[in-house]
Amino acid sequence: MATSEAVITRMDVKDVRFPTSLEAHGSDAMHTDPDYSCAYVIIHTDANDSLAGHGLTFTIGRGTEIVVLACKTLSRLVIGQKLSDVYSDFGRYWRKLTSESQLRWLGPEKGVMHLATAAVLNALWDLYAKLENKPLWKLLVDMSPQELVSCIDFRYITDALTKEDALQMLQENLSTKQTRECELLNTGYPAYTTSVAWLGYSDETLSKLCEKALKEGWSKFKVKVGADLADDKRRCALIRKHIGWERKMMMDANQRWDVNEAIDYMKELAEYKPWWIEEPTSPDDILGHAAIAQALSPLDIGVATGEHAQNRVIFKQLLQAKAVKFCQIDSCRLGSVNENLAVIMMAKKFGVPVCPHAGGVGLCELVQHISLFDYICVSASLENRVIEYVDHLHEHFKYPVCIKNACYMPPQNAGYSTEMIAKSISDYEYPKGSAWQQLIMEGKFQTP
Ligand SMILES: C[C@H](O)[C@@H](O)CC(=O)C(=O)O
Ligand SMILES: [Mg+2]
Repeated sequence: MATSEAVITRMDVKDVRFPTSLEAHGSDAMHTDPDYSCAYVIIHTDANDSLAGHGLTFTIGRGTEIVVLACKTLSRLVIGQKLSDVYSDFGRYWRKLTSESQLRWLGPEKGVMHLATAAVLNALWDLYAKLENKPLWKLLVDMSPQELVSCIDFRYITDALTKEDALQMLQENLSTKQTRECELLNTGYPAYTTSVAWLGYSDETLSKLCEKALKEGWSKFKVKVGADLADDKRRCALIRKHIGWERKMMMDANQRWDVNEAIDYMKELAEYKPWWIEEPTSPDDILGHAAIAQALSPLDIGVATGEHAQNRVIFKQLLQAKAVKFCQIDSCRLGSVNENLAVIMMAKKFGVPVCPHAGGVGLCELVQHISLFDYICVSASLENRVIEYVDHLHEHFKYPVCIKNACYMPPQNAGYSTEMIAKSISDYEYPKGSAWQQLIMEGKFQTP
């Protein structure tokens, strides 16, 4: 694959926030007032082609400035790099970024540093796809199995997935991938919606949004639970009243419970027939998830988790311990495409469907590319597989997602779909953007 001889000359990092808390968009049992935000990275080179890589990592408001600083700290490993050195051995470069001898003390491969790693690498993948003039999913689909595995750092996962396993997996699907690509171009990748039932929505809003979603053709709905059992029962009953019993309902507790509490609580909610319970407890508690999965299996409720799983090692253990029935990768929590490739291949090996998390700004735009690649080259199945969709803030992206009949249609524009409209960045840059100045003046937010 041809890559540019250009050298990275500059990396801009911005703190971009949207006031979603004003209307309780994105609210759940633990994150009651999120302002969907991101650390936004733009990578420039010395090439005379006006191409720049745009990437982001998702945050929910306060603390974004810390992620921005972490991105800036990583820039010493980015500026001066020749693009061909990055892309010709992307796995090696990934390790350079994540294993820097002093910075790794701040992680390793977790928390703020890993969120920053995702923002930087998402920008580099965006630039890579733009240089090849392809949407990211197509860039991946057209790579050879060898090129793909060279993007992955297999350190810490070879007891579950070796390079040879990954190569074999990819090779097995080569002869049929064209058919699946055509299928996706025609029908898209199935999705579910979370937008109808954020925890802070009133019953009236919930009913209105359910009816709207039904008209749009949605058949799978996620509801936030975990703050109050009686309230959850009322809301779940209301949603079932609208969507009936044939359509699927998922529940998301966002880490609210202890292990036994999760089991007891879900026994109470079982009557509403949830397909899965998402993040029932701490994202670090692998054995706890396994215990919950075992206890809820007779009720036919699967455990889903991953949006806070900090790296491929946690996913490896969740899979090894049979702790998850649905594997929820995240384009910004993990170290970009490279680490997501490792996780989707591990999930394939353990026979667990990947259903990405996308509740946040830009996450739908990003993760659709990974799922399209997953189906075409790795899983070769759509059974029990859905991408999350949330109906917020797409208007700020240059190439927003396209949903038809409750499916993600494959993006056609070159890149990783992360580029925001320049005016949106300047208006919502925190706190100096005009939108924030206005909100502060109106007394809706305090001066930081
Ligand atoms: C704070 C976020 O909105 C979170 O609730 C998203 C989430 O858990 C999901 O989309 O799933
Ligand atoms: Mg969730």
